[in-house]
This record gives sequence, structure tokens and C-alpha cells, in this order.
Amino acid sequence: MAKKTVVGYEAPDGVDIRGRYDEELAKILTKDALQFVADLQREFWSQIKYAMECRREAKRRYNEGALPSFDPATRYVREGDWVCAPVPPAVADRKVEITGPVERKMIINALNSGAKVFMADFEDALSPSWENLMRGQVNLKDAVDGTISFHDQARNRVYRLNDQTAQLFVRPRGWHLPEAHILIDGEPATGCLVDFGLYFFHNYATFRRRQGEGFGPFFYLPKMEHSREAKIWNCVFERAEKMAGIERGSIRATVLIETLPAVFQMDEILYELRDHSVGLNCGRWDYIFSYVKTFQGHSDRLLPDRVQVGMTQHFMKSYSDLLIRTCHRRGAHAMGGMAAQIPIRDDPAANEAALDLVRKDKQREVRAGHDGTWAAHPGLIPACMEVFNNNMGNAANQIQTMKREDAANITEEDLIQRPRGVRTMEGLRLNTRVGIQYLAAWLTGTGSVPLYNLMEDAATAEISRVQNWQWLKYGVELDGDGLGVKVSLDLFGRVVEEEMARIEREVGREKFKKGMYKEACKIFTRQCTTPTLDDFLTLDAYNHIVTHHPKPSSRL
Ligand SMILES: CC(=O)SCCNC(=O)CCNC(=O)[C@H](O)C(C)(C)COP(=O)(O)OP(=O)(O)OC[C@H]1O[C@@H](n2cnc3c(N)ncnc32)[C@H](O)[C@@H]1OP(=O)(O)O
Ligand SMILES: O=CC(=O)O
Ligand SMILES: [Mg+2]
Repeated sequence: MAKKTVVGYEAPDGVDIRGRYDEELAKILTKDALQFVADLQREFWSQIKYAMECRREAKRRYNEGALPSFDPATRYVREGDWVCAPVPPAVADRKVEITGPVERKMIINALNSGAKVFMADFEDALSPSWENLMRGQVNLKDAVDGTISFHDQARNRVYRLNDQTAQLFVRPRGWHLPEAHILIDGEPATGCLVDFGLYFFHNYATFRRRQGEGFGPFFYLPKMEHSREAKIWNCVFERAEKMAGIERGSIRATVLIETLPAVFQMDEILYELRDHSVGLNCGRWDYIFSYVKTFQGHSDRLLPDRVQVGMTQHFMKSYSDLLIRTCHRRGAHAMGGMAAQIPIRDDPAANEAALDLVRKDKQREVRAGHDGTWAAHPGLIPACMEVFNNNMGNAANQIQTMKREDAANITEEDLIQRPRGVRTMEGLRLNTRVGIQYLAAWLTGTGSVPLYNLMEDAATAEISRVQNWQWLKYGVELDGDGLGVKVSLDLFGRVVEEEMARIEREVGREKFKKGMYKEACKIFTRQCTTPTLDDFLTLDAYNHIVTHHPKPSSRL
């Protein structure tokens, strides 16, 4: 059991800081803030552990052939006549939300971007190294204080906040991720309680004074699988409100519906959080990942190429429609998701084609009844905003006008219907090329990257990984390009070798040598070929970015 706290941080009893000391980080890692995090950890740890055990139990049932379904025991919640607390005026209009990691320059750019909301991300878009996480907390504190600035020395450009900025939402990590640099009673802290606890502790007062108009702070909650997990968040929020002495229901959160089991729990999740809710969001990329993960034991539910699993697949459309119906019935926002296209600077025709795909995606969302959407890049905001404005006029949202009663008939079978499409060798190659490059970036501290003109983050990389795993496990035939070969360990080994050679050609020998491509390849290959599917790509990879101080570093 580790006992040596890094010299410099003043930690309360039972808390050991094993991350590098830095004076600036010490402003965040104060004794009182750490005490708050430790209190949350101690109060909620047994509930979190139980919720994770329930996930494992559900996985066991799905692996034995069970299908996810609505829970008869909570029919009363689905059929009951209740609504969530009214939407706070400050966030009634969420037509376009920009997302991005908690990196200093990007935070300023995002807040200044013209989007209605900025979702600052400790999750899919961030590699959770000690430096990234704690600097992210410093950056957010400066942003909430309104003092954040950044000097780009190379371009001699200083970045500061505009008078008018986006509303800030913060997305902590999922329940499953530990924070190995903070030990509480000898155990790694729960990552999301560290993210939430530190951010809330340092910012609630200023946030509410400067931005919240009586509400907030605001959060996005990722990767939940069941309403019991939402219930824990609700209790965490109540505990935080009590500590801060602010009214119950001040904290508001949007839950990402981005696991297949969670789509059968949308009413229940909103119900648990009804006094703290500000809607649900279609986290489409993790949702696709979760479809594969949930059906890992089902040989009859294999995915076609990743690029073919879009929002017009029946199971994806059903998910989005039911989410809209559920949210609007309960008086809450139904947020759309992320189109993966980003601006293509050096090719105007390709750029226009990418923008066109984004516009079509947003048009589908707004016409279906979504109240807003996500943009990965500031360059996409005008196009997204135009589509939502054109369709919604002056209305802040569509909660009262797009009830989507027709979606009440969506069935369990609609929500799990097999996606249609073909599997190709190029699909296998692209998964491999993208998965390895993403992981190489992640291992060196970057959690969202542009690859082949698309945004890639932890969620999209997960799809590449589990799709390769699924195709290998079931030895699928790649018949979409007429080759008719079966995916085998031999074939995959050759693909990995060839794709590594291609990556080296594309990035250049020097960058390849200096980067973490070989390590990434090893981790990715192991995860694609392991007999039992790892729950998360980032759980295993996390051990490679843990750097304990004082040295020698230890691994979890
Ligand atoms: C599945 C999900 O969970 S989706 C949500 C999680 N994913 C994300 O949040 C992805 C966010 N987006 C990004 O990280 C980036 O846009 C990338 C990695 C996709 C592309 O990055 P790049 O190619 O480096 O962007 P590019 O070079 O075009 O950036 C141009 C400018 O826009 C800024 N910018 C780009 N994306 C963002 C963003 N999301 N937020 C704020 N600023 C941004 C850059 O900082 C840069 O600013 P500068 O001109 O002042 O230097
Ligand atoms: O977090 C969003 C997703 O699509 O995954
Ligand atoms: Mg996600």
C-alpha cells in the first residue's frame, strides 16, 4: 500500500497524492478540496462497487444469450405522469454545443466560438494523464473566473475570453475509470469523483455568480448503463449542494445515452435525476461501441464496416426517436450527437462535401425533434447553427412542439435490430490504422485527433477495436469487396504489419520512431485478439500513462 505522499501537497488524513508536484496544481489540490473528494469517495464507494458488479452480472447474462430489454419492475416509472424540473433559462437554448478537451487554448476558443454551450471534456476527448487532468482543472478554474488567457509564443498571439461566451458544461470520466495518482485509504480514487469534486469545489460559487443565473454548475454524465448509476450521481449532487449551501436542484446534468442497456432505462435515468436533469444526449459513437460489446457473445449480430453504421440504420434511428419522445414527455432537452466530419483546409471540394454531410446530419436531427446538437470544431458551428435556426426560428428548443408521440410504438426489437451493410478488407484495415494511430496519440497525451479528415476520440477508437475483435472471434467473411476472405489471426497479423508500414510512410520515419506507435500497436493488437473482450480500451492503456511520484513509478 502506497504511503508516500508527494512532498508539497497538503493532503487530509487517508489521502495520498502520487502525482507530480507543481505549485500551480497545488492551488487545485488543496486540503479542503481533497477532503471533499475523499468524503464523496468514502460515502459512495460501496454503491459504485455494487453498480459495477451489476454491470458484470448483466454482461454475463448477455453473454449467455439474453437480450437487453425494458425492466418490468420499473414499468410504473415509464408509465407514470411525472416531469423533470423546469429547464433553467440560462441553458434553454442549446442549439449548438461545441465539445473539446480541457486544454487551455481550446477552452478559450470553444467559449468564444459562438456555440451556445461548450462541453469541456475530461472523458472521450482527453487522455487522462495527471498533467492533462490537473492542468484541465486549473484551466477551468481560470475560465470560470474569467481570467483565462493563453499566449501562443510561436504565433505571438494572445487568447482571451470575449464578452459573450458559451455556457460551460463539464464532462467527468465514467464510473469505471480509477484515478491512480490519488489514493484514498490506500485505494485509487474514482476518476469521475475527482473530476467532479475538484471542479465543483473550486467553481460553484463563481460559476453561479458569473454564469449560472441561479443554476449550475452544469455537467454531462457519460457511459452509464443503468438508472442505479444515475441515482448515485443524484446523491453526489445532493451531497455537493449541501456542502456548498446551495439550493437542491441547482446542479444540472445531461446524461449521455451511449450504451445499449441505457436506452431501455431512459425514463428511469431521467426519473432518478429529475430534480437535477437537463436532458439526455445521443452519444452515438459509444452507443455503437456498446452495441458490439453488449452482443459480444451473439454471433448473429455482427456489425458491417464502421463507416456504414450511421444514424439512418434502423436501430440508431429508433434510439434517437425514442430519446426525443422520452425527453420531451418529461420536459427535458433531447440533444443530438456528433457528426465526425471536420473542416478540410487543403481541399475546398472535399471540405464542401464534408460540410454537406454535417448539414444533412443536423437536418435529420432538428427535423426529428432534437433541441440541439454537437460540433467537434469551431468551423462547423455556422453550418450547424444555420440548420437549427432555419428549422426552429426563434424558439429556444422544441420540448413543447415536437412531442413525437409516434415514437411511443418503438419496440425492443426496433432498438436492437441488426445493422445492415457489408464487411470489407478496407474496413478491417481502416479500423487497424485508425485504432493504432489514435492510441499512439492517447499514450502521448492527446485524446482527440484528426485522422483521415475525421474526428477520432476514445469512443470512435473503441468501435475500431471491438469491431476487429468481433470479426476475429467469429471469423467473419469479408465479402463486401468481393474478396471473400475470412478474418483470421494470420490475416489480421498481416494487416497489422502492412498498416504499420503505411502509418510509418504517412507520418514519416522520424515521427514514427519518436512516437508511441509500436507500443500502441502492441496494446491494440492484444485487445483485438484476446479471447475475452476487454471492457474498455482505455482501462488497460491507462496503466501506461500512470506516473507515480516519488519514483519509482508503480503500476496499478
Ligand atoms: C464521441 C464524442 O465523445 S465527441 C466529443 C469528444 N470529442 C471532441 O470533443 C473532439 C473535439 N475536437 C477536437 O479535438 C479537434 O477539433 C480535432 C482534434 C478533431 C481536430 O483538431 P485540429 O485538426 O488540430 O484542428 P484545427 O487545426 O483545424 O484547429 C483550428 C483552430 O480551431 C481550434 N479548435 C479545433 N477544434 C476545437 C474545439 N473542439 N474546441 C475549441 N477549439 C477548437 C484549434 O484550437 C485551432 O485554434 P487556433 O486557430 O486558434 O490555433
Ligand atoms: O460521447 C459521445 C459519443 O458519441 O460517444
Ligand atoms: Mg462517448
